[in-house]
Amino acid sequence: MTDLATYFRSGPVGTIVIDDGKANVMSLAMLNALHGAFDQAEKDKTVVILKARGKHFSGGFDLNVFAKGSAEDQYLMLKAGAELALRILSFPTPVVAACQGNAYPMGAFLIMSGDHRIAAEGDYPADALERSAEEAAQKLATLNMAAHAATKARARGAVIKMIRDMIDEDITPQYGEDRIARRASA
Ligand SMILES: C/C=C/C(=O)SCCNC(=O)CCNC(=O)[C@H](O)C(C)(C)COP(=O)(O)OP(=O)(O)OC[C@H]1O[C@@H](n2cnc3c(N)ncnc32)[C@H](O)[C@@H]1OP(=O)(O)O
Repeated sequence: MTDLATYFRSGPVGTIVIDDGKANVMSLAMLNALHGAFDQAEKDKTVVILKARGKHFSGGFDLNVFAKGSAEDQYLMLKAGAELALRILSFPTPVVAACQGNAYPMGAFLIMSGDHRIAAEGDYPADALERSAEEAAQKLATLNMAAHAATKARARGAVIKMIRDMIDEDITPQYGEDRIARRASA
């Protein structure tokens, strides 16, 4: 896990903070750091709060990779992003997303994949957003986690399968090759 995404635990709640010091771009390094943070939360069996530092929740996928990256770079970034959304959708414990600013597509997908979302914009005080997220996480921590995981798997089964199939069939190395070919002919 790197500093791009940090994880800390307080009792039954694990908090993951996204922070690249700028617009919190979903680069491969960031996505890998987030996967690492979720690995730790899964080991700890914590209810997760996913939040970000700075004025933007996330600027989405790294546009530099789309503009200048290799086929392999594009493929790996897309795959890591889709795998992370899928992981949050099927995470065994509840995930609370606290969004303090703009969330561009890949960032928005992470927020939408959670179980409970809190958003704030403008002058809404950051500590109030954090308090709401903490309160929600503490309440969710009282759930029977096995029942929660089973209910979630049942309720989201179709969409989880759809995303799994999309990753396995469409987000392949060929995806990157096709994008590079399109870029060359544009
Ligand atoms: C299926 C999923 C698809 C996707 O996720 S595609 C990604 C789509 N995302 C976007 O179109 C967002 C593009 N970015 C922006 O519109 C703006 O930026 C923001 C609103 C996010 C932030 O604006 P501001 O507060 O004025 O800051 P700033 O100076 O524009 O950005 C700070 C630094 O962050 C870099 N950055 C922002 N977003 C991205 C990105 N998505 N990929 C790569 N870099 C990004 C900038 O370039 C800059 O960098 P430097 O300080 O070095 O000049």
